[in-house]
Amino acid sequence: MSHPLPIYPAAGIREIERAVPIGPDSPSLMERAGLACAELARTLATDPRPILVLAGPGNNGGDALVAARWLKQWFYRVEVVSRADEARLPPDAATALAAWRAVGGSCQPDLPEKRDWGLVIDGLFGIGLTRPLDAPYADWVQRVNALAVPILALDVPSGLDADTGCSHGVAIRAQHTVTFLALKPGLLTANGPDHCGQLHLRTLDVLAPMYHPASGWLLDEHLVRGLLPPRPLNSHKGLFGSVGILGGAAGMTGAALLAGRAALHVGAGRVYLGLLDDDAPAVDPLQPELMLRPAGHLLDAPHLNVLVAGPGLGRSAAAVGYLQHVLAADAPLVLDADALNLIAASDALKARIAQRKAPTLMTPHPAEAARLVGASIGDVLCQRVEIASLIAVRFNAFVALKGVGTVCAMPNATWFINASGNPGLASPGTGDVLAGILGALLAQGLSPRDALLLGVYLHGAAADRLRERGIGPVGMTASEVIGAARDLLNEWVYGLSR
Ligand SMILES: NC(=O)C1=CN([C@@H]2O[C@H](COP(=O)(O)OP(=O)(O)OC[C@H]3O[C@@H](n4cnc5c(N)ncnc54)[C@H](O)[C@@H]3O)[C@@H](O)[C@H]2O)[C@@H](O)CC1
Ligand SMILES: [K+]
Repeated sequence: MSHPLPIYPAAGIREIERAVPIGPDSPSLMERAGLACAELARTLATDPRPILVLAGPGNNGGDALVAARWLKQWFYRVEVVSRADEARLPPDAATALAAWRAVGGSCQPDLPEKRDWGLVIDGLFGIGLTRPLDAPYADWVQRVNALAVPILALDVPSGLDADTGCSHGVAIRAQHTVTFLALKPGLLTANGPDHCGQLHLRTLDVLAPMYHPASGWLLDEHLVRGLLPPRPLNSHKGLFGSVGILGGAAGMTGAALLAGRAALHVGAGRVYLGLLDDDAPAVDPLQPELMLRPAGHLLDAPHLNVLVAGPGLGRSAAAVGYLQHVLAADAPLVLDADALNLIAASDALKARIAQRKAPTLMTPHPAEAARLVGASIGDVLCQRVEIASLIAVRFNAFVALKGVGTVCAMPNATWFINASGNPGLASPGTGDVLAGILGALLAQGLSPRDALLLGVYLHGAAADRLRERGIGPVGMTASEVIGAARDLLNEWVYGLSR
């Protein structure tokens, strides 16, 4: 398998399918896909109960019929349900049906009322689904979802859009999904992870990028291990940069403190907080290493080489004024929360970002992203890759669109989908922590692209580490994420584990 793992929308997968040469003696892609499915199915069907195979009217159904044939030949009891019009089956699927019949297999046109199956194989629809499921398919999906039986989905859980991760009405909720040739965005973001269960990639001996260039990749540990900030033995704090964080208006000082503490724990040399609240404390007693000062004095701090604006910034006129100064500074800048909201509300600020000479990172959640591009939240939720890329190109920025499967989009229109993280991150302050982590990684000299990728992955991986330890997902706190991020980064950089 080639790394990083490429991700293709359905159109790209079809290009690859068309381009792969199949020699006279090598099995078709459908034969390879069906066998891969059958091999996985036999690890999941652990008791003698029959296996139910749902086969649809296209090539996804063909894959299912090939899998059914192998399982039958391995002496499993297999029941196939298919409504496909034989005269309209695509050629490979018609061949698969003939081969299924040749081994004595049969198809029933309806889902039997009540049976005790050990496994359900969902081969109704894959990348060819273009509309909500018709009857009876919608009914079958609802009925198998309601069974207490594991479901193995082929390529894409039926009903889920392979490109967006949104469902066309009802969709299969699988325990396992085996996907072919390459990853698809819809499996990794939006509702995809909830519908896919455990994802298994089978490339079918095809090196996809040889046949079609990718513009998206999976952001996983393998990728970030190559991006770690250097830590020479001969070091001093000046090597690791100084981060200035603008935020902390009245009632929201905690947001800036969280960002500052995160920056400190992920290795920034110095961290200054410029707080808008006139009554803000002069020191953080739990983190006295942070240097607190009024917002108007932030940019006077010595050695500042990275800025973060947004945590607890608020939307006051004063906030706009400070934000204008920060945007004009010639330093890498992370924009989050109300910094993004203020920018969304002002054409002048929008234009300034696109014109900045130093790099800009933006970390919107879906509602902030919707405001930035004037879209509805619904559009953002169902077009995550497109919207993240639009923001990146429009603002010449490095963008993390947060949510399940955070999309990291670059100004050159390449993108990544993050594989780490869990619902524990849906809690207050975790966005401030991400902003602080990004500031610290930039301060340590990472390029904006590498800081974004490592920061987003590390933030999610820290939450995953906490969940493994039983801390969350329920009740996980942003402060706990900071500590776990520090532990993980030390493991990765120094090989230390606890
Ligand atoms: N073409 C190839 O070379 C390969 C295809 N593969 C499999 O083929 C799948 C793609 O096959 P297809 O392009 O045939 O697409 P699908 O099998 O996903 O579905 C397309 C069929 O479903 C119909 N359809 C779409 N939405 C419907 C709805 N809501 N209700 C009822 N019918 C609907 C279409 O009219 C068409 O007949 C992949 O996901 C993968 O599983 C694999 O075998 C690998 C190789
Ligand atoms: K499917």
